Amino acid sequence: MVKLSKFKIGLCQLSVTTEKKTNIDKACSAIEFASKQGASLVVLPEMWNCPYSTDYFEQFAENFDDQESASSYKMLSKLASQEGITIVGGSIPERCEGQLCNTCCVFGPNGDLLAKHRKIHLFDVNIPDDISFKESDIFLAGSEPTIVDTDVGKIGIGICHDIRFPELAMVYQARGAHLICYPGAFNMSTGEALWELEQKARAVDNQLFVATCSPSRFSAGTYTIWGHSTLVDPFGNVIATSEHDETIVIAEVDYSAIQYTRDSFPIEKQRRQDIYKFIDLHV
Ligand SMILES: NC(=O)CCC(=O)C(=O)O
Repeated sequence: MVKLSKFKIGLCQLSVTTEKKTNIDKACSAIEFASKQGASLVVLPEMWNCPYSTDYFEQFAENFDDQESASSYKMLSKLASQEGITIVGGSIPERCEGQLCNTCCVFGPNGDLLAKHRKIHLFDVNIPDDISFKESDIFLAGSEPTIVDTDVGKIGIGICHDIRFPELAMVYQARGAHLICYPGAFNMSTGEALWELEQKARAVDNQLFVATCSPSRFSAGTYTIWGHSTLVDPFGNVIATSEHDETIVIAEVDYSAIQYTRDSFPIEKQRRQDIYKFIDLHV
């Protein structure tokens, strides 16, 4: 049940190091800072406890059932309850039954785990003489959409490359999402052309808010990160954004913009399911 329909969100664009403890301490301070600025919802980046690099995922992974060793997970739970806020905990490498997943944990204000999203669309790319990255060499893909009921609304979760798939966002819209959070680490080859465009597209097509949170450019590893953590409203306006340096974006989310946009442009009512539902996209 939504307790707050107007609230502040904090997007913590962190610079990630090769020291896990340093990364956890930085995230902890950033969450406390955002909360002190009045944020009721704080979002962390994709891979905030670990460099976004296939060489590091295994070494930094946590088994969430082993509470003693899951130091990143424990910190998020503790901070959510200490500050009385909702945390969309970016993503960290999760060790699950002998495999690794790229996983986002969402915690509520009493520190309980509300949901766990395993990245569904793994990022495999090979642009000759440019960028090559293969998440599927390391990670097992998730198989479930994740929508979670929080004090700050119904939130759909996607991780980075998940944003490229409009179908996932449509599922969240159909299930009543107010906001989709995409922790993400776009790169220099696709970031400038696509990062903001994808966010605006998901927001406008579904008439809801989209929030993204990235690591900063100067994070460890060979993959160079685009940055630009952003909040977009249901009309496609960029409410707040950042450049590529380490920073914390604080912005206001006002869910009345959802109804206003849907009343003004009732595209849901205009949708011609009678036409598209019989179309086989493969013929
Ligand atoms: N970490 C990712 O999933 C990167 C996705 C990306 O850059 C893209 O172009 O898609």
